[in-house]
Amino acid sequence: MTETEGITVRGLSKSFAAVRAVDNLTFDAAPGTVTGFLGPNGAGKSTTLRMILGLVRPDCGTTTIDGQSYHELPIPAAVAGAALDAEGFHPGRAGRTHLRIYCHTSRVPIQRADDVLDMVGLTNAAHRRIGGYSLGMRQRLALAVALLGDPQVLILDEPANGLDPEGIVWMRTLLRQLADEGRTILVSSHVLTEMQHLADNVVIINHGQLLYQGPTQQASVIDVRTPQADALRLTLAHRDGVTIETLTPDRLLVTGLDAAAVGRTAFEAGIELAWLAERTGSLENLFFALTSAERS
Ligand SMILES: Nc1ncnc2c1ncn2[C@@H]1O[C@H](COP(=O)(O)OP(=O)(O)OP(=O)(O)O)[C@@H](O)[C@H]1O
Repeated sequence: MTETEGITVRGLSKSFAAVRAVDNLTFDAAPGTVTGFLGPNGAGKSTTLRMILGLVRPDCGTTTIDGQSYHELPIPAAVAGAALDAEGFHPGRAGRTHLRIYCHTSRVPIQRADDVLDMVGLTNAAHRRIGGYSLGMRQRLALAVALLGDPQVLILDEPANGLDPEGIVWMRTLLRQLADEGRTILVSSHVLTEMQHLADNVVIINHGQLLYQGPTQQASVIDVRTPQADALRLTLAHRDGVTIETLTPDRLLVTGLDAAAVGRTAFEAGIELAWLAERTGSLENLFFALTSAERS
C-alpha cells in the first residue's frame, strides 16, 4: 500500500430527468479515517458513490481518489475497492470461484482470494454456492471483492445491512483496523447508532445537498430564531465549513460554528436574535434536526 490522498468531491451534481439526485455537493474523506456518509432514503448517497467510482457520469463537478479521477487510475482495484450491493453474484458459483475470477480481471495474484476470504470470515463457506449464502454472508463476500487489490481507499454502500449484531461488531473492528493502517474508508449507512461508534467524521446529505461535514463526536447544530434570517444567512454563508438550513422564514439551523460564534457574528453585524440553542449529543439528534427541515 502506498500513500493516498483520500477522496475529494467538488461541486458534484447529477439529475435524472426532473430529479436532482445530487446538488452541488462538496466534501472530503481523509486517509486514516472512517467517514460515515448519511442521509435519508433517496438523499443521493448511492448516486454520489457511483459517481466517485466512475459508474455514473456527473452533470458537473469532479471527484478524485488519490488525486485522480477513477478512470485515470492505472490499476483501479489496487487503489479503490468498492462494495455497492450484496446482489448480482452468480448463485451457482462458489464464493472462492467468484473471487478467483475477480483476481483475474483485477490483475491480482490468485492466492489473494483465500487471503480475503479469511479476512471476511468466509473460509469455511469458500466452497459453498453463493445461492445458499445469507445476506450477511453476501455482504462479507462483497467486502472481500473490495479488499482484493489491497486498496488504500474503500467505498462501501450500506455494508452492515443484513449482518447480525456479532457481524456488525466484526465489521466495525475490521474497518477501524483498515483505517488505522492509513486507508480511507467512506461508508454509507442508515444505522446512525452504528455510525456514532464507527465513524470519525460524518457527511450528512439530504436532497443531494450537504447538510453537515465534521467530526462525529463533536457533532452539534445551532438552532437560531431571528427576524433577520436572510441577513444572518448572508453573514454566515461565506465562512468555511459552515452550512445553513432554513427551517422557517425566521429560523435557521447552523452547523460548523458553536453557539458563541453565531451569537457574536450576529451581534457584530447588528442582527437581532430572538432565540439561540445548541443541540449537541447523539448523531441521531443532529441527523434528525438537519433532515427534518422540510417537516417543520
Ligand atoms: N438511474 C436512475 N434513474 C432515475 N432516477 C434515479 C436513478 N438513480 C437514482 N435516482 C433517483 O435519485 C435520487 C437519489 O437516489 P440515491 O439512490 O442516490 O439515494 P440514496 O441516498 O442512496 O437512497 P437509499 O438510502 O434509499 O438507497 C432518488 O430520487 C432516486 O429515485
